[in-house]
Amino acid sequence: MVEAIFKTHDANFAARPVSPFDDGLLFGNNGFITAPYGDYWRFMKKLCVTELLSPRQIERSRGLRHEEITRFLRKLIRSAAKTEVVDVGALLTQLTNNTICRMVMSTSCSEENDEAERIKDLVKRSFQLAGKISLSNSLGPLRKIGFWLYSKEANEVTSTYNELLEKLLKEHEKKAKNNGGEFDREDKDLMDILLEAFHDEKAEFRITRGQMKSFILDLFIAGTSTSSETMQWAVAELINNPEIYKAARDEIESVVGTSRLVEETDIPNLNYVQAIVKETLRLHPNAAFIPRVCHQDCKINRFDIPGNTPVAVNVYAISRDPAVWENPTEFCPERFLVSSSKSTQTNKGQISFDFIPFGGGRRTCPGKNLAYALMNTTIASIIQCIDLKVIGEGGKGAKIGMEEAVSMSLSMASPIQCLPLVYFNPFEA
Ligand code: HEM
Repeated sequence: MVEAIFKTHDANFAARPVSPFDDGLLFGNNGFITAPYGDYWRFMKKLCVTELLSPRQIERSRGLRHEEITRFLRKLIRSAAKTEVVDVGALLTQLTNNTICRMVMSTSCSEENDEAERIKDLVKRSFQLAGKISLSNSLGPLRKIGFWLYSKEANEVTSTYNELLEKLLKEHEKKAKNNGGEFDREDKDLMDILLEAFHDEKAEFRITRGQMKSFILDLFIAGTSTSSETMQWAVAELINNPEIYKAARDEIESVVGTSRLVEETDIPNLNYVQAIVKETLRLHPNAAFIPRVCHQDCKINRFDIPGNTPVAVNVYAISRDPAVWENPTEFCPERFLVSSSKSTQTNKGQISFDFIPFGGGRRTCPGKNLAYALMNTTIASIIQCIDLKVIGEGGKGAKIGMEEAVSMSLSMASPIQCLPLVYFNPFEA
């Protein structure tokens, strides 16, 4: 069925349900994620693939990811020295927020940076609001109550976000003006690329300022908690499966040695680390359901699907289907190793849409390569440098609770509270 939706009938299922939000509000139909399948979406998709999230831009930003991972590790090492318990999830959230913030507008979310911190809070508030409004939208005739309850807050968040983004856009425009009107510097960020398209009179589609601001919000929504929540699941699985932790550490030591920190460029040689991240995405897909809409009447298998029917692809169920995956609820990275006897599952997964944490078809996630780059390197760095001891009842060998939270994405119900212990300090040399 999913192959029919993502491949055979891809163009017919390339739209998403219309957003219940007013276009002027955050999460209205100005955004890219919710955009109808039309000229605006096509233009932005091309910009994502060729510029914004292209291999070249990912390569350009490799240094800043390295700096953010280093900053994250130093925090863990400092806490270890003070025998201080840390909330690993909170640190991973900071890491992804900083990384995306810096990639988008060359500034990071930290206590010292008020603007980036305010944006981060606005994104969080708007995400919570979106959840509440979506819920009230499902109340049928009572849906107006939701809008009445939340519209004041939604307007307030939107106008503060607009003001702040406008200021940052103007600063970027001023910087380009001082540079002879050129946005095309070697260190250009995603905001520069968007502004370049905005000012390009010959562009095949003229994006508006509102669309630019919504797109930036989309990058935060789609790019931060997705990666950070997936990494939290990976860390929890690693703590609960010490033999996998050790096998991955052995792999890193044999590839990287024991005198330097693992780098993003090592990842192609770290098959087991990559398999850990893939297995995490299989067992804990952050987007458990993918919403699409069928545009025109069509027939799939024996089902007649009328045009305008909303469809939810159940990624969670596909990833745990016992007809496809052996011992589906078991965390087993080996199934993603090409040399393993279970490798047929991986190959089968790629061809027959059994492994779809990033969706599929033309509406597939454009941030997939960036997400893998950040997640693989961060997880490898933790494995290489840090042991995490679970705090709480159970003493030595205590496990992390794996309950899922009730939320819009598949996140963990409880924080990962751990005492970090340094195994290898790469900054000591
Ligand atoms: C673990 C990390 C991530 C996961 C699991 C994930 C998953 C997904 C999924 C399932 C979709 C819907 C695809 C479909 O309809 O077929 C999606 C869309 C999207 N993702 Fe990601 N994503 C992740 C990271 C990122 C990152 C890092 C970015 C960019 C910074 C990003 C940007 C987007 C955008 C812009 C869309 C909308 C695409 C469209 O509607 O055409 N994602 N993502």
